[in-house]
Amino acid sequence: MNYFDFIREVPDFPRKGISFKDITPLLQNPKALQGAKKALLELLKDKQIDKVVGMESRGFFFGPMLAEQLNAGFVPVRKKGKLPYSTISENYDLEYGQDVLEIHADGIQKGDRVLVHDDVLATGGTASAVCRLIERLGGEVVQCNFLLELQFLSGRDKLIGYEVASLMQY
Ligand SMILES: O=P(O)(O)OC[C@H]1O[C@H](OP(=O)(O)OP(=O)(O)O)[C@H](O)[C@@H]1O
Ligand SMILES: Nc1ncnc2[nH]cnc12
Repeated sequence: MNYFDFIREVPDFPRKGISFKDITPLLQNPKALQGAKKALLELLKDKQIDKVVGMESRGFFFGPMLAEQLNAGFVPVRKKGKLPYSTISENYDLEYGQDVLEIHADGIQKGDRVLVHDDVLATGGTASAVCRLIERLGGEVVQCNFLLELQFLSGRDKLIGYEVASLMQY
């Protein structure tokens, strides 16, 4: 399946000069949705995983589906002030801004093998902040996987030392 057919490029969103990669056409199509889920699991090549960590908000679409398939738990990373219990936090920069991400302090146990999932790898600011959160709690990041990667923004440079995989590269 050519997943690129299901990505809509929206110019000047959310800011002038940004070409936004909209994954909602892929989510709306049952065959593309099932195919993309399967293909993301194949990127992982049967590695054993205890927790899938997905980041707000577009990491929440596939993250729980992957966790269910992997017999793993799902742990949300959210933007500041949204998680109700004790949290740890990291500041980060992304393609069009900066923010703070948080995870529940009991979301990861020491030694947990973790898959990090998000829809888009752009500058890598979001994913690298998530890896720092996981490691501060004693988890091991086994892979960071993404539906699509904007290679011209060199996100992998912020993820050196981690296994990084994506279904589509722009
Ligand atoms: O590699 P980076 O430059 O860090 O950018 C990637 C991040 O940007 C988008 O999220 P956004 O913060 O727009 O939030 P949303 O998922 O709630 O739309 C995307 O879903 C990734 O999480
Ligand atoms: N260009 C882009 N499209 C969609 N999500 C993004 N996150 C960061 N940059 C993005």
